[in-house]
Amino acid sequence: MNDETLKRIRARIDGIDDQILALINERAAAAAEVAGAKQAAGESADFYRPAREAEVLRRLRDANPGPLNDGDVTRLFREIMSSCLALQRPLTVAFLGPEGTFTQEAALKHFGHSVDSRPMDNIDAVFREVESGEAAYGVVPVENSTEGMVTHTLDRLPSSPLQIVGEVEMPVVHSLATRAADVASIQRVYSHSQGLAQCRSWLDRHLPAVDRIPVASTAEAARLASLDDSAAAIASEAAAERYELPILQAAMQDGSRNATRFLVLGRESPEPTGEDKTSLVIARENRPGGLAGLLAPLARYGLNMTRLESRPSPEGMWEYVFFVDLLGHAEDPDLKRALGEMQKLASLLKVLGSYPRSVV
Ligand SMILES: C=C(O[C@@H]1C=C(C(=O)O)C=C[C@H]1O)C(=O)O
Repeated sequence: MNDETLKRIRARIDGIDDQILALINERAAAAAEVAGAKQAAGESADFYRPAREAEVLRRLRDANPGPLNDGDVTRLFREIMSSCLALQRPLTVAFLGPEGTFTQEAALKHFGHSVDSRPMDNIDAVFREVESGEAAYGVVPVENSTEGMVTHTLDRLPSSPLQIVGEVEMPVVHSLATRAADVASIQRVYSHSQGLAQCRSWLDRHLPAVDRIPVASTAEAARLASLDDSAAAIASEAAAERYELPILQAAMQDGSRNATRFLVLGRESPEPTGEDKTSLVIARENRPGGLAGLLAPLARYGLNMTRLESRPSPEGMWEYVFFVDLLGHAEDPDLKRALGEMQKLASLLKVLGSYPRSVV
C-alpha cells in the first residue's frame, strides 16, 4: 500500500471517529435527560432499568448489518450504556469475590465496566449487601453445566426479600497457573471445589498423586499458588494474570463446553420484555402424584420449563422444595393464570423473580 492511500484511509477513519464521538456524547446527554425526567416524576434515584437495557441490546443485535459480529456489537453497546448510566451515579454491584473471580467477570459482562464492583467474602455476604441497601445489585453463581447447582445460592433465595433481576451465562475456561517449571514439580493444586470438580479427569490423568486443596475461590487459589513454587492453581486466565502466574496448561476443564450461569439480584422486579424467564420455588405435601399435579397447570397453559431442581426442605427430614425456571414473565396472562392455579395446590409457592433472558 502506498503512503498516500494509507493516509487517505486514516483520514477517513479519523472523520468517522469524530462522528462516533459526537454521537455517543449526544446519546449520553439523552440518557441524562431520561434520568432528569424520571427524577422530576418522583421515581427512585436508581435509574437502571434491566428490561429496557435488554430491549436496547436485542434491538441492536437484530439490526446489526455486519461486518462486526453480534457478540461484539452487544458488548460495545453494553459498555456505552454502562458509561451513560455512570454519568448519573455508578451502580454499586456486590459480587462473590475476591477480585479476579469468574463471578466478577460475569458482573462486568452484565453491567459493563463503569460500575463500582465490590468483592464479598461469600455468597451470603452478597445477599446481605443488597438486602441492607449497601449495594444496589448483587451477582452470584447458580449452576454449572458440568457440576450442577450451587447449593448455597439456591438455599438462600427462598428466605430473601430480593428479586432475581437478571441472568448471565458465561463459558468457564480453567487454566493450570503455576510457577513450577513442569507438571512433575507440582506438589499441590488449589482451586474452588467447583474448579477441582470441573477438572477432575485432567487431574486424574496428569496429577493423580497430588493433593487437591479446595479454597474459597479460584482467585484465592491463584494468590496461594503465587506464594509457593511447588503449588498450582486452577483459575481463570484473568486471575493468573493478576498474580503473575505462568499458565502451564490452558483450557484444562473436562467438558469442552463448560459454562456457569449467574444470577443478578436486586430489590425491584423488571417489567416484561417479551423474552423473559421466571424462577419459582414450590413445595407440596408429600403424597402420590403431588409434584406432577403441582406442575400440571404449566403443561395446560403450554409453558416451557427450562429447569427443575430439588433441594432438602428446611421444614422437615426427607422433605423437599423444588426450584423451577420457566420461559415467560409472571405478568404474562398465561403464566399468571398457571401460577394462580398452582398456588391453590402448593404448600409453598414463591416467585423468586421474572427477568429478561440473558443477552450479552
Ligand atoms: C436512559 C434510560 O435509563 C437507563 C439507561 C439506558 C440507556 O443508556 O439506554 C437504558 C436503561 C436505563 O438503565 C432509560 O430508561 O431509557
